Amino acid sequence: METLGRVTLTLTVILVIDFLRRLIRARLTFYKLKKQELPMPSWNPVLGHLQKLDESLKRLPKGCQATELFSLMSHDFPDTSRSFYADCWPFGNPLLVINSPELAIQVCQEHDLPKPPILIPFFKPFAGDGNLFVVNGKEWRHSRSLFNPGFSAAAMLEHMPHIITEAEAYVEKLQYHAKKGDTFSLDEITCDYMMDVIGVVTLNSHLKFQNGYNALASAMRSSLRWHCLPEEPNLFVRWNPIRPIVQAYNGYKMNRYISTELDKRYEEWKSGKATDRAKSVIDIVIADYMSQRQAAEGLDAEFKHWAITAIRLFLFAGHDSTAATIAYSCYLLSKHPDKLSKLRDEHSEVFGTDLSAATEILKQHPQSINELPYTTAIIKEVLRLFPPASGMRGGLPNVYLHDKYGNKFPTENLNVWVNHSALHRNPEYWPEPHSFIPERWLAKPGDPLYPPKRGWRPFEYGPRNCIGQSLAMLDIKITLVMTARRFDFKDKYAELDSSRPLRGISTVYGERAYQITQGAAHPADGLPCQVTLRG
Ligand code: HEM
Repeated sequence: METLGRVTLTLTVILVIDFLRRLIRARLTFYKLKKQELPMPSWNPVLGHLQKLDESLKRLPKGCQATELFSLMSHDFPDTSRSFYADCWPFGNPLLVINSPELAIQVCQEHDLPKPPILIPFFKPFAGDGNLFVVNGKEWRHSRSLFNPGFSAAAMLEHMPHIITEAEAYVEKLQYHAKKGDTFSLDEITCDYMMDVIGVVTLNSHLKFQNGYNALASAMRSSLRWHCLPEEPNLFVRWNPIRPIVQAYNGYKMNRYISTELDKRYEEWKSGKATDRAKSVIDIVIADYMSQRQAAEGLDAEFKHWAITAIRLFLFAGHDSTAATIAYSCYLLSKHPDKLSKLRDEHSEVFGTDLSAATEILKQHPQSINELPYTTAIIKEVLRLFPPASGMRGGLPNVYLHDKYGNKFPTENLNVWVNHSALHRNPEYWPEPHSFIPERWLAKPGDPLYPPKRGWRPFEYGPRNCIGQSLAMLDIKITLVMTARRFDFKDKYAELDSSRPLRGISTVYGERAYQITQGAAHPADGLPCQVTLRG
């Protein structure tokens, strides 16, 4: 008993010392930054910026994404284009928050700062260790160069028929809800749909998750539900002992499923079957890999581990953000009937008024998807207002960022966060920043609406930009072409809120469909929705 007491005491002392050591390190970093009069909210040597964060939190709905918290705080820094330092330890690492295009260009393009370790625990449950998103240097370059050809715009166009097949199943699902007249989560059914698309495009595997159970897709979705951010303030969620067990089991299920699929793709490659259809990303990589090996040798364990990690990442990143953007597109169009009407007119001009003809035209002439300037403008505006992701980098010694006001920002020992949400709504760069104005994407230089250079960064720029952006844009365009003229969407937040009254603040920028973090940023409460078939 005495020994147990001593062990407990020793452990407690070690934990307390470690806590204090890390607290002092974090606060010292900010003490030095403050001495240089760098922009930051009022800072306390013990609490850092926790008090300020708490005050700002009270002005936001419960559960909304952390991005909004920092967007709110950014209003206090007009002289630095709203960029500032934030000391959130122990709920987050020291941050430099970037809200201007000039500084974002320096971070992601000019200095190409590395991905920081803080991303590793966030991505691990979805993609496992050492995935493309979090690695740097030679390891990243090697993987990215192997995957780039499979994600090229030309390769994506070849997948048009497969994407259309999945989109047809999505239309059927919407028709089912239209007939039933029920309220359903638009975000959820769109996630299932995008999971099917990414399964075909990257793994050549028909998951059919829209129609029922699939072990791989279910394990990925379960990982998302059980996920929490590394800085999750709710310690009961963060330290729930069941969580790592469920995540490990999900990881095991995903690995097993993908491993079997890889063996099938290898056998197809060997028999030459994979060559007469659009090649999935992994088909292209296997062909390249096998060109340097004897066929009989097969796929070795190291290759399989690397490929499984990558496919898991693609399944996560490829379904999640795109689904949220489709859901937000339907939502914003339903709120702006004039823009919806222009979009429908464009679709009728390009594809004719017979709705079923559009799919045939798309299959026969995939390039016709690139003849939709207004649709593209809509999507860009949706991504401006509701960017599902952002850019996170690690600062380096001797790397300083310079803004147009003459400020010089050190980056050493800091996570540098390009906050897309705040950047896209920064009034210094965007007139009417909170309004849905797709026309700004058709404006000519000199027009006040003309967008700022590199001010729109939902996919980021520079070497670490989004590898799947062509696919994402293609998915969203195809979905809009196949749904916008068939259905009317109507959000049912009012119905939800009357059945389960909300306490406190319920909107961000006046939007009830504010963004919450669920992997990427998704509409609150899954976007409850009703859909009706148009005459
Ligand atoms: C609307 C949809 C999407 C958005 C807004 C989006 C956004 C982003 C952003 C902002 C980054 C860079 C993050 C950073 O700099 O820290 C990124 C990277 C990445 N995205 Fe996407 N993404 C989308 C769809 C996709 C799709 C369809 C895929 C397909 C697999 C994908 C796969 C990836 C991967 C693998 C990376 C890491 C690239 C690297 O580090 O080399 N994303 N995405």
